[in-house]
Amino acid sequence: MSDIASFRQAVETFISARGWTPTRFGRTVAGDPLFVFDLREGREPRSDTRTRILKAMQDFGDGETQTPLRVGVAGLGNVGATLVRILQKDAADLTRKLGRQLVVTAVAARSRSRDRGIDISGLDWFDDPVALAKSDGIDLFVELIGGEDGPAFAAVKAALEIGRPVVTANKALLAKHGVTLARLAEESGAQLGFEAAVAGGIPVIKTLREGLGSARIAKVFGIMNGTCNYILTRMGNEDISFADCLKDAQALGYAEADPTFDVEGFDTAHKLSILATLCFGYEIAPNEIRVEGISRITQHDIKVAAELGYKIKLLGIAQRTDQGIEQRVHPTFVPKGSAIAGVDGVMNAVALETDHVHELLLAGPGAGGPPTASSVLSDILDIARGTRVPPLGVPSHELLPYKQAPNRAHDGGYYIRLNAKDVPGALAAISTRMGERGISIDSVIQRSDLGAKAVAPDGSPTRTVVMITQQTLESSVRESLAQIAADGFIVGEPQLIRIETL
Ligand SMILES: NC(=O)c1ccc[n+]([C@@H]2O[C@H](COP(=O)([O-])OP(=O)(O)OC[C@H]3O[C@@H](n4cnc5c(N)ncnc54)[C@H](O)[C@@H]3O)[C@@H](O)[C@H]2O)c1
Ligand SMILES: N[C@@H](CCO)C(=O)O
Repeated sequence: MSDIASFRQAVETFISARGWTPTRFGRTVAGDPLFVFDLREGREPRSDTRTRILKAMQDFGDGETQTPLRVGVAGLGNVGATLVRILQKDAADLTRKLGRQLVVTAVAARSRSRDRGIDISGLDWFDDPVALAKSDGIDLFVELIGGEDGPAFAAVKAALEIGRPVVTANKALLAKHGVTLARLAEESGAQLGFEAAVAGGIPVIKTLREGLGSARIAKVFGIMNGTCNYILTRMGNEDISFADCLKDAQALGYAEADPTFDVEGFDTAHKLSILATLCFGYEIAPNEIRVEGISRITQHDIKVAAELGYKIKLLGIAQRTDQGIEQRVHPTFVPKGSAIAGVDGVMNAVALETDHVHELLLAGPGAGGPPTASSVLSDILDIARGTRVPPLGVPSHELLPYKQAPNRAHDGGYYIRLNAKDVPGALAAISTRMGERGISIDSVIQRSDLGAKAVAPDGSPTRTVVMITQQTLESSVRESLAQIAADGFIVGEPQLIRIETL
């Protein structure tokens, strides 16, 4: 019997053994997407598709008990070790939910002997994650190594190329290679899940791809980095330095291997670029984002913000405009009473503005082993159930070439903190320069407890001055500050933070 004839016979036997009804010849209503194809003459699936279908039928077993789904995990750090622990601990519950066992059968990590609080003694060991990704001993590959290139990219690519489903939590990888990987997955028929890559435990990817699959989204914004939100919250509540907060965030497993990605805003930019693609259907463009992090925020900024009725949050904002997509990441003064201001600690929040649902706010833990592993697991469950969606919400060939909108001038209030020379007339001169650019000052705070005093090059003492402007253009503020610096009335770089009403 020819290849195709024996394939056709195997599928027909499989279908009729289950009492499924073909809607027309060769097409079933089994509900299993693998069987939604046409077997008419001349429409036969390619041989690699046939191989995958035969394998899926084999896995399906007798319809009552399926063969286990064998999971290979690369990277046993904070998230990877937590995932293995949950998969081992909750095995019975997961099997009941799925009707199929999920078993970790193989791992790739750097050190075999390191104590991670999990038992990996019975698992296949791989030094090389690419070899694990391609191994015949697994059905699904989970990448939890991190990094935009290197072994993470090589292993994910290798798995997708052979049609093996992949789950990853790696936003840096997706921001850089997401379109390539989605295309590879679509070509080979493999699923690619990355729920954990954005906002930790919040199911925002699933919400955008499925729940809001038909919605037209105008704007997405939010707090997308747990480490930064944790640092800003603790600095606001306690007398603790930026460096100590960061150390604690690292110890709690929130921060990236290189925490610069967190505190300088790049991690938020990676996540924002992924969300923007899912929201607006353009190719991923992490390099088109204006990014400013929180490393220059002082405890004094946070305290003054509180006195004035604000909190400081690192926001990622992307919106559709007539000229393309605008994306930015920066610290922002948000009113204390706003929903986003109530999102504290490691919590994240993603706000969506849509056509029919209008406004939606998703909030939850944005980092840490258990919430992140929970999102990884939800992707694994989807794959085990055969759920199929284009990784980026629309087929990758339908993505529009990215079109960058010019950053619109923010037309709102500003917080300005500067070290002004403590000499007669300095403040008046500063106000005059601002007035020349049409900037109205709402309030001025000069207090001795606001920041370390610097000494001007000419030996004059300085004092910290905080100004809140009324609605104005950022360009006007920047021009006047440059002029004030040139006049010699300030020392060092002024701090400038947008105030958004949201
Ligand atoms: N920690 C979080 O809260 C969180 C949340 C969401 C997403 N993520 C993402 O999940 C991924 C993992 O994060 P993490 O916090 O577990 O990081 P981690 O640094 O704790 O773990 C990564 C592990 O990969 C291992 N590794 C490095 N090179 C390897 C190689 N060639 N082969 C096998 N293993 C290798 C490292 O030794 C380390 O143990 C990253 O992409 C991260 O951005 C993390
Ligand atoms: N370092 C990231 C992990 C979650 O993506 C954060 O702090 O949000």
